[in-house]
Amino acid sequence: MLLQTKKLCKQFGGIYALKDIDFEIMEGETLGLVGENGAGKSTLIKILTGVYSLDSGGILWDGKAAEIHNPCQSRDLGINVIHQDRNLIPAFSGIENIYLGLEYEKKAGIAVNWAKMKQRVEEVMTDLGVSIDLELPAALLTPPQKTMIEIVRAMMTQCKLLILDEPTASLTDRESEMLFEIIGKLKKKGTSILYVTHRMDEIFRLTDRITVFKNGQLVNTVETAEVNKEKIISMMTDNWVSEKLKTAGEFGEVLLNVEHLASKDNIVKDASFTVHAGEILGIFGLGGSGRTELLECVYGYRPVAGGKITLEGAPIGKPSPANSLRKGMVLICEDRRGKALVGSLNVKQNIVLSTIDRYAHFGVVDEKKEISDAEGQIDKLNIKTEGPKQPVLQLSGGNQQKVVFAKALMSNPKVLLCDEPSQAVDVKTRQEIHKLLRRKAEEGNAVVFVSSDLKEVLEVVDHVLIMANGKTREFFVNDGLTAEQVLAGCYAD
Ligand SMILES: Nc1ncnc2c1ncn2[C@@H]1O[C@H](COP(=O)(O)OP(=O)(O)OP(=O)(O)O)[C@@H](O)[C@H]1O
Repeated sequence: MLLQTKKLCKQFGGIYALKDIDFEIMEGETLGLVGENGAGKSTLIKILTGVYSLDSGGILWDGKAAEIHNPCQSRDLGINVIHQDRNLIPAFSGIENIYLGLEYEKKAGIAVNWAKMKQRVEEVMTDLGVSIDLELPAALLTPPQKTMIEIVRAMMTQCKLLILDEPTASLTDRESEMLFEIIGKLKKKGTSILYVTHRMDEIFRLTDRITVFKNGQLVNTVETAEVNKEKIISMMTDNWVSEKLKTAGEFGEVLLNVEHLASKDNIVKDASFTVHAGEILGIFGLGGSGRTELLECVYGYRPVAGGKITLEGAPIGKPSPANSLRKGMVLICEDRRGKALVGSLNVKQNIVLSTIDRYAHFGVVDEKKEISDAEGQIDKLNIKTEGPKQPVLQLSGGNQQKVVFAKALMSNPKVLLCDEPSQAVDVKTRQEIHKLLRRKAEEGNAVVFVSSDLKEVLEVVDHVLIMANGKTREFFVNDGLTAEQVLAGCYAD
């Protein structure tokens, strides 16, 4: 046994985030950890990596009692983690990021020996079969390259347990495959892996055993080969029934029309599409295709160089977020921490952020109304929180994502631009989000849906528009459409 916890407990504000957890991970095994949003998975990871201290209980490492009071102690044991929200310093190069927290190699005891450091990193990269330009700042790396940098960083020291927390959240299928190959290599080397995700397919593909958390408690640990997806979901969730969404047949007037849009940075080169009332349009492309950037241009985050956007028949001159919001278009964006939430504010303040002028009368904010509206959204979206005044960053990742959604819904948008709206949310919430988007469409609104998960796109949308290399391409009606057809469209020249 590599790691064992005994009756581990952690409370926040008197509420158990983890209660009496007896958790185990064997040497060389890949263990999946699953549970609904807020079940306690990240809290366990934070305790194992020395970010949080435990309230009671103990940890055994290699059979001996271990003290983990800070991240260094955890790393010294051989525990490394790759987080959902990748932890790289954007302005630092690959090599600087990899050496974060490690001692720099020195020349003659004083000058930094960059050549030797690079050589060490390259040895690890060769071993893992990855290749990345180490001189580039992290800000310019793609999501999978950032993940690779983190894995290389983990492997620079002796890593006995690698924890991967939602590692494929913003990776395309192809990029995920690259990651799975690396996981396979690590497994062969005997590294234990704790794999945390809401994506059931990955859990079943990669793991030897699965541990299920529910409401801060460990429900069970089972052999992956002996269970199926339904069984696992029923252990995690009360009364969950998988429902197939119906796509719409008929659409109303054009709500959003985009013609030959190009971004100033030339990532979006030539994009055109139309969305009608009642329609969910999926835009699918491989990593780097420009799908996120396209939504950002339409919404007004990213400067445009040319093209035309028409919303409900009226041209939008220069797109800006304020203008889009005023005219009934919202963006639910991929970058939860960076763009969608204000970390220093509480749940309520975030929910009402873009509709704040509704609550101000002659300079006085009607806080009661703010709270009751925020509570309405908390209820509707089943956001797990102590209440509207809880700091938003104290919520679990999936519940933060629901706050992003709540904020968008507050403005009663006619057009919803959604970029990875269900990332990091659990199976049940994911279905709720899909149903909600369909309901919004049925009420006469238009939805643009971007996800790196092609299966999800095919489950949700009426039409699929392919995007590659900054340009929109083939358009498909989602009627018997297969993943192969869509992918063929992505790779075609
Ligand atoms: N610093 C904190 N202060 C207060 N409450 C917290 C804090 N960190 C976590 N919690 C609470 O502990 C509970 C468990 O959260 P945790 O982040 O561990 O869930 P999770 O299983 O990782 O969820 P997700 O799948 O959404 O990431 C949640 O109710 C969360 O709000």
